[in-house]
Amino acid sequence: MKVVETDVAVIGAGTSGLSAYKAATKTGKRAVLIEGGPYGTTCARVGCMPSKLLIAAAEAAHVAQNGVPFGVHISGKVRINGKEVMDRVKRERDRFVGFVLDGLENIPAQDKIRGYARFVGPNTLEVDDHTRIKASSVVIATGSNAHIPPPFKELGDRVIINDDVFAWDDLPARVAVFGPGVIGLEIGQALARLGVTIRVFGVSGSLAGLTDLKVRQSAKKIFQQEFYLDPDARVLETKREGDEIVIRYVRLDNSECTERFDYALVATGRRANLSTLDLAKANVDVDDKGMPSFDRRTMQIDDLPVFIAGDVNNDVPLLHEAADEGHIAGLNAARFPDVQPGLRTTPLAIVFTEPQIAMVGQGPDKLPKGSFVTGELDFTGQGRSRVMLRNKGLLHLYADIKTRRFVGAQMIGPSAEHLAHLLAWSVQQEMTIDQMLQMPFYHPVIEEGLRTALRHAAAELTAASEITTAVGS
Ligand SMILES: Cc1cc2nc3c(=O)[nH]c(=O)nc-3n(C[C@H](O)[C@H](O)[C@H](O)COP(=O)(O)OP(=O)(O)OC[C@H]3O[C@@H](n4cnc5c(N)ncnc54)[C@H](O)[C@@H]3O)c2cc1C
Ligand SMILES: NC(=O)c1ccc[n+]([C@@H]2O[C@H](COP(=O)([O-])OP(=O)(O)OC[C@H]3O[C@@H](n4cnc5c(N)ncnc54)[C@H](O)[C@@H]3O)[C@@H](O)[C@H]2O)c1
Repeated sequence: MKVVETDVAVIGAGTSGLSAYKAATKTGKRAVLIEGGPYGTTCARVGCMPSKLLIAAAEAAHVAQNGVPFGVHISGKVRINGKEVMDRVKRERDRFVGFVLDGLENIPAQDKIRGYARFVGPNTLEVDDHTRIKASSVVIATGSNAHIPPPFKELGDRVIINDDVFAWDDLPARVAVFGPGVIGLEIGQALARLGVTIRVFGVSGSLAGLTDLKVRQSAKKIFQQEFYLDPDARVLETKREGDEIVIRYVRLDNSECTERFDYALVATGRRANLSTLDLAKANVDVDDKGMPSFDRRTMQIDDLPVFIAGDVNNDVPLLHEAADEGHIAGLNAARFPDVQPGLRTTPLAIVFTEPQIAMVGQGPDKLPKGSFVTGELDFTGQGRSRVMLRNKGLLHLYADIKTRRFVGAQMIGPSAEHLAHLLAWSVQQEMTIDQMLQMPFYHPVIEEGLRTALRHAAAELTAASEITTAVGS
């Protein structure tokens, strides 16, 4: 067996691992990057990029089919060519993957080790059966995989995950989507707009991770106008018949029905890739879910020379967080035991549905009860949104009563990706609602709706402080 000695070993060449490798080698230390699966990262191969490409095609179809209210008519039927749709998705996806592969070319060959790593001792890894690595410290950046709950496994190869969608050569006719989380909603709505019959089934009412119940209700109503969505579904039976999946379920109107689908897309959450790493050999303790405890500012596991970054730590499984965490973990692994906290940015999550959903800072479930007020905007009457016929959705802003600081927001609405950035930057700048209201607002723009919500929050803050003063006197 080949033996390699290094300062830092990074397991996983995804976004987080690449970022960790780069940060570690920049300090002048030696690092190796171990990858067992295909190079190219989850984001570029089967995640962020192909999903957004599919959504872009869906948007084009939607716009083409919805010009009539503007007086824009298309003679004849809008025809969606599934083969061409999937061809562009895969071609463009391959282009993005190509950029990652180009970047890997710049990494010296001796630093890249192919195969699956596992711990065989506190500072020792084995990669498949060919290489033993002795490393002063290790970064675990092994990502996550789609979890398929046991009942679905019995349905065989017609049960699919996101990876399979992006391998299609053509669009199918009917897809049942299990899980109205981020993946289920993004892909589900895109398929619906591309002419695929879809049904989306969820459990316990959860929708896209929204914890503000009024915003969640608004999102549910909006999506239900476009495709079948039951976030609290009663699925009575799922079985395989030939090449079809047969689902018996109770519809929203309480009637029972049986429908046949080409595929069941399971998007019910993801699990960390940790189980094959043999963490005990590295003295890493895990909880009953198999997860180690770590410090999210340093990415260090306990006081060990082991760091954990990206989706694998199950903290905030998003691309920009994976990159930041990898950077922090790589730096700290290189300078171990001199471990220092890195910068963690304000929480920001965007779901690329239409309308988009966004969550910024703290949600109402995380804020102490009675400590905050909510500023609201209903997009129905918002000027610019109405001009564009995109006037659907609800924005909630949360502000701390004592400090008048803006602390978070949840929303579904037009161009929420842009509003969410302004809001995340405002939280990170620790701005008060009053300071935000002193910023310029152009006319006519969607951001004017944000100003309406801010004014509402300011009035609510004043009312809340008057109540506090009255109670106190
Ligand atoms: C459909 C979908 C859409 C998404 N859209 C977005 C989006 O729009 N915006 C956003 O911010 N995020 C999005 N995400 C999430 C984003 O893709 C992830 O947060 C990000 O890719 C995580 O990067 P990572 O480096 O942690 O993991 P990965 O990129 O998965 O890298 C982990 C690597 O480790 C390797 N590996 C695993 N075990 C071992 C081992 N034992 N030895 C060696 N190698 C190993 C794997 O092969 C893999 O290459 C999406 C995800 C999905 C699935
Ligand atoms: N736009 C983005 O940033 C983006 C896009 C896609 C994915 N992602 C990342 O990927 C992660 C994983 O996404 P995901 O959608 O797989 O997970 P998720 O946790 O967002 O959603 C899973 C959903 O499945 C539901 N569910 C669980 N068991 C079920 C069952 N048996 N039947 C029906 N529904 C069930 C849950 O209640 C939840 O609503 C996200 O949390 C996100 O961090 C981000």
